[in-house]
Amino acid sequence: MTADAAAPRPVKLAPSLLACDFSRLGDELRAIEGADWAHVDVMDGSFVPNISFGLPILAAARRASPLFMDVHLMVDRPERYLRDFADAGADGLTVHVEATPHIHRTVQQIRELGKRAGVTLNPGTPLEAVRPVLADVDLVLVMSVNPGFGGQKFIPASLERIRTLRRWLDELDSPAELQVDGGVTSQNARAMVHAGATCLVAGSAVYGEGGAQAGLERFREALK
Ligand SMILES: O=C(CO)[C@@H](O)[C@H](O)COP(=O)(O)O
Repeated sequence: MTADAAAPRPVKLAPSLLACDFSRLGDELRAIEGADWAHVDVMDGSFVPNISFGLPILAAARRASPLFMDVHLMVDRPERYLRDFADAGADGLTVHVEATPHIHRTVQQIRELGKRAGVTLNPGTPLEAVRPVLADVDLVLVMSVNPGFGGQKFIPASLERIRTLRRWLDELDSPAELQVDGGVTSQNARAMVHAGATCLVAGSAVYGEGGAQAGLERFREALK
């Protein structure tokens, strides 16, 4: 059976804090308490050409909200910081396969810290790069824009990448989340779910027009 024809899986929504108003972080977190996870984008200005925020903001978000903190490390050599992010309140840590020569060890280290381990890759990186660790992760993230900035357009070829990863995860009988991040909107969300995604990250489409509660409601309607 193809992923498109398979029984629907429960879908998690993970609003990306990158698009929120940082001067009102607590309120912006409360506004998404009906979501499943909060997505926390950490950018180092080296692995990606932008700097977002780091440990103190994650720690503040942790104090302000009981939501699962899904931390995406767009950081060179992320293994240097895993313990710090775990201590600051991460529940899940996702690392880029391009950012470390030791992806398998890095995934193991995340699990040894008692956190959910995720792996991701840029849109230009062949999917085969993550295949050796698929059986060892709790989450695979398909970047559907080049990481570094919010508000970009979804790259259409990402749909085929979701389908392929869905097939590979199913072949392993893996319960790992298949997450998509970048240009996700209430208009294109269904296509991703039909391709096999189980977790959608959205920044501007949640925190944009009408505020986060209205944004979440648009996704709920679209995924009914
Ligand atoms: O990791 C990233 C960007 O690098 C994303 O999480 C963006 O924050 C998603 O933003 P939108 O495309 O939904 O505005």
